Amino acid sequence: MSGAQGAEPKGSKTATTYESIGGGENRTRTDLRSREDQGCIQVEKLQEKVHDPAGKGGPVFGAGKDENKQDLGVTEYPERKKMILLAQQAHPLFTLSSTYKSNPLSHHHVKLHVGFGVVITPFSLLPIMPICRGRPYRRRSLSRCASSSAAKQAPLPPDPDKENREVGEESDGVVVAQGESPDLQTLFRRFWKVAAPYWTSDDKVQARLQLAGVFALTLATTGISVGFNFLGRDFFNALANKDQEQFTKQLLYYLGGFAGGIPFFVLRDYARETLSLRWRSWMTSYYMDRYLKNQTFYKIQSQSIIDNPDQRIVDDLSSFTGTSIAFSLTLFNAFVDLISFSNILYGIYPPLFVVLLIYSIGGTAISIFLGRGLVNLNFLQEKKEADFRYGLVRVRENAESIAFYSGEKNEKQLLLQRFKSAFENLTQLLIASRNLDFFTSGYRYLIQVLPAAVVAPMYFSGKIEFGVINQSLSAFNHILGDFSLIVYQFQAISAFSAVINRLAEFDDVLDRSGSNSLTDTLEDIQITYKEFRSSSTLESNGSTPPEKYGTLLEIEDLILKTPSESTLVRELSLTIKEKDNLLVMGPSGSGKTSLLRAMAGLWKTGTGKITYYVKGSEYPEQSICSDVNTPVNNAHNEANGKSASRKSRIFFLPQRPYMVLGTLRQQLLYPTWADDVVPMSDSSDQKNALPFLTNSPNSDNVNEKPMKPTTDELMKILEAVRLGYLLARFSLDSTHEWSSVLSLGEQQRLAFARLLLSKPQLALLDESTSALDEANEVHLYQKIEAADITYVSIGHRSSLCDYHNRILRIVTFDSNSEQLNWSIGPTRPESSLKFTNL
Ligand SMILES: Nc1ncnc2c1ncn2[C@@H]1O[C@H](COP(=O)(O)OP(=O)(O)OP(=O)(O)O)[C@@H](O)[C@H]1O
Repeated sequence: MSGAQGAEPKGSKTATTYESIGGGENRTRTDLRSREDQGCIQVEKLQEKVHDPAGKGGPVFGAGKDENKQDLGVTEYPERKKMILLAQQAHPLFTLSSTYKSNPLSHHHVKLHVGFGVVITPFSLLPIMPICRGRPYRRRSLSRCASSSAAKQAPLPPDPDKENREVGEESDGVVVAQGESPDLQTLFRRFWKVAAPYWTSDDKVQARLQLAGVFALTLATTGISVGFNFLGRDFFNALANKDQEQFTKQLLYYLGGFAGGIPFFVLRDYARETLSLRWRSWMTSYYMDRYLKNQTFYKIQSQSIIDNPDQRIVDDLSSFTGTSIAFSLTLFNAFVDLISFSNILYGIYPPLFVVLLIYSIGGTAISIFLGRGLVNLNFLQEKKEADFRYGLVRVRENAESIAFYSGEKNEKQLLLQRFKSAFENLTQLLIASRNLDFFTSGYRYLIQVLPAAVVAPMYFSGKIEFGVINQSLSAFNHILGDFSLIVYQFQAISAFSAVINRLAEFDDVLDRSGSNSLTDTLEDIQITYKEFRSSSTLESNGSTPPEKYGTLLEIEDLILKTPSESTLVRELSLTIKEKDNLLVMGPSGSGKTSLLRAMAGLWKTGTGKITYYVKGSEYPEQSICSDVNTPVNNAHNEANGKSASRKSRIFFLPQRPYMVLGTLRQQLLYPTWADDVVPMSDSSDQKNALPFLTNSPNSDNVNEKPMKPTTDELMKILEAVRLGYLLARFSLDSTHEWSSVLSLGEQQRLAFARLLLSKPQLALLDESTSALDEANEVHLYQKIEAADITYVSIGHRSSLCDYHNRILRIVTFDSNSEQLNWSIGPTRPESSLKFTNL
């Protein structure tokens, strides 16, 4: 996986960072795009210098992260400081964090390009300015801009239309430049894009009904509040007049009011929470569906397109749905309150109303000014917390390796560094909140005496009764609360804006993956599934004798490239027939696994055609790419189901066996019968289960996968792969952390058990016996051969030649050589001279 790549520039890791900033192959287009912004270009030029001070194009400035997301370290250059200065001029974001100031390029330089800034003017909340390449704006394709490595990996095809597009236009749902500052409108547009799908989904009737119920309850609670306002007036009047009879009556009314009114408040909150939970459940299912479709999760991870998608699905969705409903109700409440209590207040004393207006408008302006940095700080906080948590998860997942390396010290340092980054940001957040709180607390406390101070002269002159002072206080508080929404909720609004941006960003990526445009490559490797034809039909034209076996796989003129467009294999053509077991060999880093990735459809970069001939009459000719291109809808699901069923006839065993969370039985049944074994809910009550949280039965391939194995068969298969002894230690239904409990060799044997159970027609094995002794290796190959499974293996051991009849040798690609970098021939030693190309 990690070997040096011939065509790759030296120090490619650092080059990745460089490309991600400078634009790499995109530079020409990017510069054209940004020519108007000289500041940005200067920043880029400086970045170039910083990264390659010697101008040699070699490994240079170490800022950034390697493939393990570790910081590569920082080298000090004067240009760096100059660059930061320019960046600061370009955008206020860069002045916000002391992390940036102390070490801005060490691990956050990418944020200079993709971070979200905020411009808040006293009159408008103009949050969220995505900045790209050190200047305000430009949230282009997220795969190009938001990703550090994606920018390098996803070269842009020339797109003159896009170049000429007017600033402010929208493209592919991605927000394009909005002139100087994306404002409240942009935030609303993003909010709407994220929020809308649920309210038009299959669940819309329930959702709208529940929403109407929540609003009705809110209206009722406002009515009850108005009632209490009048009750309070009469109650205090009776008290002031020492009218005991009236007082007792009012007290009883009050108590009656509490008894009747309080349930409305409780029910309103319950209904609101229930609705937001339902909405969250739908969105979780919707986002997970798209995240796990078209291998989007793989693209996001392997190309570092966005940070922490898991956190966006868990935390951001929860906070988005909860806060959206709470804010809508607050706004609605404020509006109704405003109408109800304005009347009362105006009726008591009109100047009091004017005082209130001046007070609230002034307060709003000051709080917006004081809290202007909060949106961005909240955005960063979310990310930093998620990074820290992810670091801890990695320690848990790689516990053994870290323990072997005795890498605790290192890990602690890395984790502390991440925590420190979150801590520093949180410190700033606290300072900003504290400053805001100084003001808002004063603002809150002053209103306790302000209305009384205004109306007191009227009371002293006997124009109003004592109860009216209380009433005006209550009405003033209500209306001021409505007018002061921004003052009171500023911190929540800023946190919410950050959540909207994170989700909108994620949503764009998922949409782009759905339309297969995450990697904007012009050329694609086409994978097609065709119906398998037996050799007699295939070859019976009379001129040639029919061959015994039919074709299973055909690769034509395959030029395979990495996502960063380095060529790995040139013009590979080969055919695999039944019983034609192919061994792929070659030096480390030459592209063997990548060939399998292309065959699995994970990598599409390059050109050429890969055709699978799948047994079974129900396969119409169809390209897998057309499936992927179909938008997310039912037709798409159907198409996906079909392609999934075709794929189920081809089985990939990756280099590292993957152990699912669950029982030993689930390990064995994965992935062929995964939906049959994963319980959907811990609760036995399925009646109340939300429809979008239950897996719809996968009817598409139900007839095409083998019958689900019985417990007996599972036990036999364990014996067959020489894992029978596990049953003495674990029952089939015991749950463990299998990747820790089983040795690597045992996990590889378990992977073979899965393969034998699902009986595919073709198996692609990527060094899947590398951890096994030779005796076990022979045994497993004999088993799959006996099961009539044709296989293509990648491996380094020469002993593997014994179980394969042909060998494909790949050598590291050399761009200076005209020769093909592969050869194919029989594995038998006496025929080795017959290799076609070496
Ligand atoms: N996501 C990626 N983006 C860019 N280049 C990549 C990516 N993944 C792998 N490569 C590069 O592609 C080349 C081929 O990798 P591949 O994993 O196919 O090698 P391999 O022949 O299987 O090596 P090994 O025998 O060590 O497993 C390597 O140089 C690797 O660094």
